[in-house]
Amino acid sequence: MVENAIEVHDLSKKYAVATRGETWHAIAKNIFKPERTVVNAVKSLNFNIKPGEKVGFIGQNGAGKTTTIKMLTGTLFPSSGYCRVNGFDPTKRTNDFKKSISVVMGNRSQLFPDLTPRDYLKLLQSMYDISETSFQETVNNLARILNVAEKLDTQTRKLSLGERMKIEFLAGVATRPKVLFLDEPTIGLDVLAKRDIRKFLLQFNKEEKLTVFLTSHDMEDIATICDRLIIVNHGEIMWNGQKQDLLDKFSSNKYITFDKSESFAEKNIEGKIINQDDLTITIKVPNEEVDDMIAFLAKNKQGSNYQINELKLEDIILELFAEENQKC
Ligand SMILES: Nc1ncnc2c1ncn2[C@@H]1O[C@H](COP(=O)(O)OP(=O)(O)OP(=O)(O)O)[C@@H](O)[C@H]1O
Repeated sequence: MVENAIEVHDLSKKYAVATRGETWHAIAKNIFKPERTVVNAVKSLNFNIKPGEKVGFIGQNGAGKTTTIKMLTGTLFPSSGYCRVNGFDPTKRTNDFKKSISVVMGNRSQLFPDLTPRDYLKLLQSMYDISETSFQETVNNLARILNVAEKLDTQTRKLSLGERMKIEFLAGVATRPKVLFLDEPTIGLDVLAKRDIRKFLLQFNKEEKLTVFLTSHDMEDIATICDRLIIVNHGEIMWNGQKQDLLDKFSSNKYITFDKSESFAEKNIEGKIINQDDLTITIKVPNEEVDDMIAFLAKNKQGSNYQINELKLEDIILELFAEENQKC
């Protein structure tokens, strides 16, 4: 077995984007001599991921997540640096490399709409050269866990979004990849479908030591599935470590949310405000000051309906991004 399921060394990607002139003269000039600007989508990333790790790759829109996944799966060449996945160079796209990974993208289906899932899975079985009995057994088992056993013979175009995504997952793992790349896999799914998929992933990771590399804007996905987080901002790594370490780092504070009264005055809680609208406000307070703060606010008739909450992963990540954006 390889030491690292994924190795990334100084990986960078630049896109050259044609600029469109503002004036007719500039547009005409561009036809003959196009001007290009460079987008530094991924800037010198470095990280290793061990077999069996479940890693959340997080970032705001445009942070470089999909670009990184495309380089790791061999659909995009790096501008500089290199990566290895299961010991393979993804740019070579060898059959052994392709058999060792699976990719599930929430916004792009890999199924054929006119085929039934069972027919599509048969195709995969022959392409991957897997014995029919063991493959059928795996498929039936996975379909049962995902609650889609009765959908295997329905034409794919007639499936709901949630059913289709479950089949994408099933197809993704039935070929027994070593690394599963997931790009926004639960986008648009209802809570029950999300729950089934998360449970399924955790079970499969445990039984098969599957490495999971997940990008998602849904922090519940990240919180339930991943042990480790790599957070990127503008193509650079902002945090790389265990999820629990990040939670611990912020565990010395709590959020107090309350309805603002008419006499509410912001100067009483300056520097503590996390967000507010016309009616409610959330402030962040060290654990040991929570009781005193509520007593102070109540005594000075600043609000009502006080609620105390632990910081969730989503809150922490929002705060990290807010801090980073302030620096820019
Ligand atoms: N084919 C392309 N040509 C030019 N620029 C691109 C191309 N693909 C992506 N970009 C740019 O590269 C940057 C990173 O894009 P990428 O899609 O990797 O981000 P992302 O983190 O996946 O974003 P999102 O969360 O919105 O999907 C963005 O500024 C984007 O506009």
